[in-house]
Amino acid sequence: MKKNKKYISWLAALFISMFLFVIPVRAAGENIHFGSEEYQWNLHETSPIGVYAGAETAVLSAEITVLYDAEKLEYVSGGELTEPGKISVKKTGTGEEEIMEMLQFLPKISGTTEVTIQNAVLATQTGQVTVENSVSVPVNIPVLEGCKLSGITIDGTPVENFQPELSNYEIQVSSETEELNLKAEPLDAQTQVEISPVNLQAGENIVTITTTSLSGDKAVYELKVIKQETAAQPVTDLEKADSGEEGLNTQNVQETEEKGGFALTGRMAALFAGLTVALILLLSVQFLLSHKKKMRKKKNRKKAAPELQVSSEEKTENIELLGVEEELPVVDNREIEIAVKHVTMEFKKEKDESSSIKELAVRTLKGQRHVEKFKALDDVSFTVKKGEVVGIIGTNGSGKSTILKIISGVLTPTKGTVEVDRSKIQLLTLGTGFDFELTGRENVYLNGAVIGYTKEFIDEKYDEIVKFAELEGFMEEKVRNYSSGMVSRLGFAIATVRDTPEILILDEVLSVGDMFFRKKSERRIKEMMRGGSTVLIVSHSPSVIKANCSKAVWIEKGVLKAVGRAEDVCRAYEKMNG
Ligand SMILES: Nc1ncnc2c1ncn2[C@@H]1O[C@H](COP(=O)(O)OP(=O)(O)OP(=O)(O)O)[C@@H](O)[C@H]1O
Repeated sequence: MKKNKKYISWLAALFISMFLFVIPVRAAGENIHFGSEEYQWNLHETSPIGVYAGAETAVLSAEITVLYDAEKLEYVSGGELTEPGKISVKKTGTGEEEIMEMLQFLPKISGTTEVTIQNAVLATQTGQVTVENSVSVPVNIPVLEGCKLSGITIDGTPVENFQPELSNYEIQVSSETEELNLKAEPLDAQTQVEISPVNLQAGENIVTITTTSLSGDKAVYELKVIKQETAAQPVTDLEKADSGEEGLNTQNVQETEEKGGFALTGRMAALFAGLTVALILLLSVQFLLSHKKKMRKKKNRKKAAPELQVSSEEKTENIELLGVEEELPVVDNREIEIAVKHVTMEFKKEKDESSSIKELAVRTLKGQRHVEKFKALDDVSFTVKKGEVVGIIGTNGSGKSTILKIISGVLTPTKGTVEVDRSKIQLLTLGTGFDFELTGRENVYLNGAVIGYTKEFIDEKYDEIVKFAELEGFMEEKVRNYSSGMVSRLGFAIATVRDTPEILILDEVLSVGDMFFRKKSERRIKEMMRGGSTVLIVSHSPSVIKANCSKAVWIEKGVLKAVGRAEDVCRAYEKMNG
């Protein structure tokens, strides 16, 4: 009986080994990826994209093949153009297990597109490795003014939550719809609009609407039209689509899900390979040495490194929208870190503007200047609890920066109070302290000094800053040649390199730049959250608030409109401003 068991063990080991050799399984250390899960670029602005290839041991050299849509993007630099739409990146390693290259593209047409790493051939210390599973990243190029549509209708029903600058929509039509009666209205009557013909089939159909501005700029709006298989639904699901998860306006949702699925498959393959190898070892050792205890120890070595979960406590606190002035009592025993109580801020504004400095001087001397007061904030109250990440949203000039300045002590309110320990606060604003005529390196020192770092501190942290911003190879270039995303990344890297503050206040720091930077900074913010920081984020962008915050405060024209779960507040904000 004992002998039979050993036989079975051997056979199992043999079978699994054959399986492993016959079916290629991607090992955990071999991978290709982009620096970000999504990129946002601007038309006619050269934009960078980080391409990576890694192995389990040091990479001696790599050849990475990258594909892109030559209709929408123009290749600028970073590799070798083998044919339109295909780039070969050849790079020698630096002793690291990963190789990175920055490619630069110039978007030619607004809309969405994607860049793909087709494969990578890596020379490593242990031999040649080919990574063949391709990876794509979506790139979004907002639609420029002259190309914008004001709306799209299907059978007279407008696509809900349509935003002129966003170009990707998904809609559903019933199985009975034979023809797509689609109309697209340009914002500017002189914009030309061309709709691709569509032969509506059950399932997924892609319709493109190409717009051309007077100056010749082009944009492509893409509609994924899903025709249902069965005849159960009414003509469209448009009216239901207010959550952004179904119906017409699920922009980019599909790509994100696909990417999530891919990442999972990659990890699962690596896990499967790891488990199988461990099993072979286990069985072989059992048969040959009968060292059961030692075996068990090995088995236990198969770790399950749990991913650290960011606490996303979404308390159902005061979700009343539109007109909430006071917070309701909350079942949450975390202590209050910031209490804004009935804050009003009045500024003075010149009533009739003088047409010249001379006139202004004369009026001032004569005491004839007409100055009126206006309220930038009017009786605003809310609280932020310890460890909470709260977003402040509102349109331009609504008072967001003013409330941050009051909280951080830069301004004193006309009425009301803020209870907070200001020694714990670090306020981050970008765009200040950069000299575009200096190099990236010089700006690290300049910007660091503006924030208050010593030269010794910057010397110590310099490499960390450059690595985080992923600007290796660009630091001796003048910042004038950087894209806006690169500047943002550098600014954020400098500003957040110091130890995690207890209260971090970010003013529009996450809304600028490309998605590459955004994802990285989001990850750093999440690290801060894990470290227990209380974070306050100001942004125009609901997606930034939704991605980072559990709670949101909406201020409009100085008045508190809503306080509540980030998702609910942002939905109301989008409805109002959409
Ligand atoms: N020091 C000041 N003196 C006079 N008016 C000011 C001052 N600071 C801000 N304001 C005015 O107060 C209002 C609110 O400005 P604030 O910068 O807080 O808005 P915001 O929501 O941050 O805007 P944005 O999103 O455009 O940055 C605006 O009308 C602005 O012009």
